[in-house]
Amino acid sequence: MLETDNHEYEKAILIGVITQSQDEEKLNEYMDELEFLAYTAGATVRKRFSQKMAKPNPKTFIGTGKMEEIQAYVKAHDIDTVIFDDELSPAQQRNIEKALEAKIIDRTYLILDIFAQRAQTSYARTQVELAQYEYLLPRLVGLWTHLERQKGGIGMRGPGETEIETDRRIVRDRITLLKAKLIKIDKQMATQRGNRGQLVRVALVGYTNVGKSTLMNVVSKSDVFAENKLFATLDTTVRKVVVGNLPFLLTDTVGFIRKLPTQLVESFKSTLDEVRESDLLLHVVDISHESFEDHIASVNKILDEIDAIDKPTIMVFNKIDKYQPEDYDEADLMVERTSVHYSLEEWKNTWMSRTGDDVIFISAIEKENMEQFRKKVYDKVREIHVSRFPYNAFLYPDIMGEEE
Ligand SMILES: Nc1nc2c(ncn2[C@@H]2O[C@H](COP(=O)(O)OP(=O)(O)OP(=O)(O)O)[C@@H](O)[C@H]2O)c(=O)[nH]1
Ligand SMILES: [Mg+2]
Repeated sequence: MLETDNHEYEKAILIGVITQSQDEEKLNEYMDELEFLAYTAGATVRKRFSQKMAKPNPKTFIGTGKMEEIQAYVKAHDIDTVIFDDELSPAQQRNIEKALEAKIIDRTYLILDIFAQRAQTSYARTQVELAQYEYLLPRLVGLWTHLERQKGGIGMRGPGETEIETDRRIVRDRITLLKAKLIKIDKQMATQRGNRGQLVRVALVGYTNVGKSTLMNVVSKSDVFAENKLFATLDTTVRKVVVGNLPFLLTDTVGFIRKLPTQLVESFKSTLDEVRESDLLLHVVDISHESFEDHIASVNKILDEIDAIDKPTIMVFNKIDKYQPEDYDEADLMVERTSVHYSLEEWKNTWMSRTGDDVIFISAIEKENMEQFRKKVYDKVREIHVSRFPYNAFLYPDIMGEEE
């Protein structure tokens, strides 16, 4: 499914569970996404394992039988990395590592790792480092208890404890330092944002890989990095765009993903300030993705967490060139017609009745419906502008000459 290039990929396997709240179909979707994450991080997935269970085993997450099966596979195929779709407790992680003798990673760690690889600016790097240390802190106990046992246990308790404390203190100091550094950069960024004057601010938001940067490039004729991997964008890019005679600022932002580690949301708060402080959101959706409605829900959840859910929003359904409804045969009485059979027209009607007029269907790549898109954005930006400067500002906009 995914193209691979020449560099060395780690050999990985994926593990997920089927539970009451997560049926096999859901799990498959999550695993597809996890595989994409693994590929983005630099691993190739050799096999997927799943287990049906009511409740995860507190010690090893999966059951004993399944563990043996995986153990055999890992040995036989020389697997480097075992990736769990769910977050593991520090103790589970340690126990599984012992049993499988491979690197054990959960979804959170994987996402953190991708962010670390992709962070370009010192600002993004600081944010990621902070998130990584916060992930590490509660796990330090485990690390040392493990070592303690290796050393023989009895008598080691005192020094062991001291070492944990020393280690924790170092990490805590580092966290304090990074936070202070971020506060300083935040202040600079807030000033920069303040200097942007009266221009209406529009932010592209959405799930990762939906085409935000591609759209940004089309609209602003800029050259923002876009590619078919997750989290291509980590830093926000702001461009001044003129549609009609109306200038506004357009921001490209980091993509969201379900189960986004809370540490990341926390430390990327200031990147997300761009979203929080914007006047209008363009919520970009990849309509060709089978789980696009889940994606919308995940994005809305995060928007809610950062208090940006009530902003004026245009829903931008992208990749219509790639959208394929499932075939529906009216003569087949066994198959019920559901939303997987919807035509684009039906989706348009569905969303318009759900959220009103502010819905648009486009293809950023094929440049389909871009005129309507521009018109929609123009109308909305103008509306915001007029409500803010009811009189001359719009008719005699001195902002026209203003430069970034
Ligand atoms: N078929 C099709 N592909 C598209 C379209 N728009 C973008 N893509 C592709 O989708 C992939 C992701 O595009 P990006 O613009 O990087 O997506 P993004 O939302 O910025 O992703 P992140 O920065 O990772 O959150 C790229 O391979 C694009 O070429 C479209 O309209 N149709
Ligand atoms: Mg992007």
